[in-house]
Amino acid sequence: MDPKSASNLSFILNKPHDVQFSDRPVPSLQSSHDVLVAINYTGICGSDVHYWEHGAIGHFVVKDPMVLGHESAGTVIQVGPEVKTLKTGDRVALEPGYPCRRCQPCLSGKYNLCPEMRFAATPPYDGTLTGFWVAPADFCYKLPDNVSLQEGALIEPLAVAVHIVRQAVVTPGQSVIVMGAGPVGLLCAAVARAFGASKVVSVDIVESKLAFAKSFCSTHTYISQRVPAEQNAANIRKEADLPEGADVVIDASGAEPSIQTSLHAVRTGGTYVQGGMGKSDITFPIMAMCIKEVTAKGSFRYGSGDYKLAIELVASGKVDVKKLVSGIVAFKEAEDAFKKVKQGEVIKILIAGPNEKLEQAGAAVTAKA
Ligand SMILES: NC(=O)c1ccc[n+]([C@@H]2O[C@H](COP(=O)([O-])OP(=O)(O)OC[C@H]3O[C@@H](n4cnc5c(N)ncnc54)[C@H](O)[C@@H]3O)[C@@H](O)[C@H]2O)c1
Ligand SMILES: OC[C@H](O)C(O)[C@@H](O)CO
Repeated sequence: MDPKSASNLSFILNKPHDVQFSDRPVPSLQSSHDVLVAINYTGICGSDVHYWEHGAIGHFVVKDPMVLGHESAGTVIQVGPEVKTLKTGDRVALEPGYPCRRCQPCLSGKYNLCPEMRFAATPPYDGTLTGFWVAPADFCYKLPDNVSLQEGALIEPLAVAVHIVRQAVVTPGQSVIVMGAGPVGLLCAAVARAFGASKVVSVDIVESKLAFAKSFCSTHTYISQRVPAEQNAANIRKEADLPEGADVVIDASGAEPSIQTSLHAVRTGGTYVQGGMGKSDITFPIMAMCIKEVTAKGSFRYGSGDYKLAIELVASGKVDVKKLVSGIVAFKEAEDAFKKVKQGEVIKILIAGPNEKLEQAGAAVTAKA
């Protein structure tokens, strides 16, 4: 494909609920280590929907029009002169955040914590719902032949889950409770199974999500009740036959009642990981954490090795991300796709790139939320 003659249609958020399609100039390589990628598929993340609805997440505020999207896979169409790892035609999963590589977190190996991070579709940086994307070659991961470009677009949320489960240090034989059965919670449950957890309990407030979790990977499910957190946790422990509590509890909901329940559901000496990002401040059961000597950790995006492992989990068949895809739509249907995610009708919807010839556009919704 010749990028000079191709359209670089982009899906742009002007302000809440005000989007437009606009043909932007095809970007040029910024460094000799960059590649130009034609975007094939992009998944919609809850954060994209949040910007579309509210124009802000915390202190990240959309002030100027911003291209949405950051869960993408594409095809390399141009490589910089110093790129040694990729060639034209390679299919890649895009890691969408570019750190400075010079600060203390970067140099200590925790580049996801770089204060200068330029993350796609996080203001002021544009996202990947566009025709062409320029990225450093080392943040583009070549897909093995048996991993499709659609699966490639699911590597980003899978890498989020890999990072969370690594933070939890899940080991074979352990019990893991995952609060929330949206895409991130489902993928955490699947990664925990792949890491050898023998019992994985998914908890949600929506019955259909738990039915899907059971068919996807979870050994047990529990529908969270509107009761005090301690009672809710006692019920989960009873239902899942975990009288002492779980070795690991992961919150992938961001919901205050779920976080409170988690601290009562984890065993003495167990580990709790905060993956969900909801309200900034909540009431937290700090006494339960203290007297049980719970190891509590946060988890933010992904870092060294997470994309690589996510791709290996898909390539080896250990995590079947295809099952999460509810449908694939043409680029021009992007706004409709956002509405479907907002209405909770789908688990993961993919938007084809603007230059993608799509037989499956408007494909029937298969995975229902
Ligand atoms: N840490 C990170 O780097 C990172 C990256 C991506 C997403 N996230 C966050 O992870 C969370 C999950 O993402 P997602 O895309 O799966 O979102 P989602 O909204 O699809 O899933 C959240 C799930 O939590 C469930 N839920 C709500 N209240 C609950 C409760 N009281 N108990 C149990 N379950 C409850 C919802 O029904 C839903 O199924 C979000 O908060 C998102 O912002 C964090
Ligand atoms: O998967 C990555 C997340 O969606 C982002 O961190 C987002 O929440 C804020 O930029």
